[in-house]
Amino acid sequence: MQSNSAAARPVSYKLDYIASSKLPTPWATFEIHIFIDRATAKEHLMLTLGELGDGAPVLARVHSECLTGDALFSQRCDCGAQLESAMQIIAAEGRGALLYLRQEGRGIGLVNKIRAYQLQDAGADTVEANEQLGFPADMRRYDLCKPMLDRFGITALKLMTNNPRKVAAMENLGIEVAERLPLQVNRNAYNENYLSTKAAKLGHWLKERL
Ligand SMILES: Nc1nc2c(ncn2[C@@H]2O[C@H](COP(=O)(O)OP(=O)(O)OP(=O)(O)O)[C@@H](O)[C@H]2O)c(=O)[nH]1
Ligand SMILES: [Zn+2]
Repeated sequence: MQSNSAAARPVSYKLDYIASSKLPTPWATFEIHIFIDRATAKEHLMLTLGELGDGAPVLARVHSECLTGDALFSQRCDCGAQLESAMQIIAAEGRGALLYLRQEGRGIGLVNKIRAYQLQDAGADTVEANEQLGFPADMRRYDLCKPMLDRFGITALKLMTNNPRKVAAMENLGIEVAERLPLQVNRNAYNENYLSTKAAKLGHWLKERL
């Protein structure tokens, strides 16, 4: 007999693990792992270093794709510097994980992010620009992190983030956030307003001065 409680059970996120290899970087040789979300056709990545499944909290970064910042050195945001810094910090610890989630532009995609930048060039802030395009301020989801973390037996994190939503999202997934480590790098003249808006409207824990 079907019980009503089945409907209330959280649906586990379906992500297929595909393959792993070594990834030498300037700071350490990580293992890189590729997953595919067949529902969205997105390819999500994870870098790992060291033994992770022993129950001790894992130093981790949950990073959202930002092509302009991560690959093209954009100074409009802090993403590229955060990515590099997180990889360096994990390398120095000799143990950790970086989840690279393909949710560009806080989930609106690259085309709409550049449209949002165009609106920001005309005076909108990062939240207003999303809203003018008909999107919420932040469309990202983090439930896909659970199967990625589960694969390596990771149950607790030392999470590098300034974003309170990420901490709450991990805890909602049953992942303990044993520690929250700030990741404030590359505040500059170009991203000053962006970072201030994130603190004021999205609740990020950001100090005005580094
Ligand atoms: N829509 C939109 N997305 C942006 C903008 N600037 C950066 N992004 C995206 O925002 C995401 C990064 O989010 P952030 O809020 O900077 O940082 P976070 O990852 O939530 O928080 P931290 O863990 O503290 O870095 C990436 O997907 C970027 O592509 C923007 O002006 N508009
Ligand atoms: Zn960025």
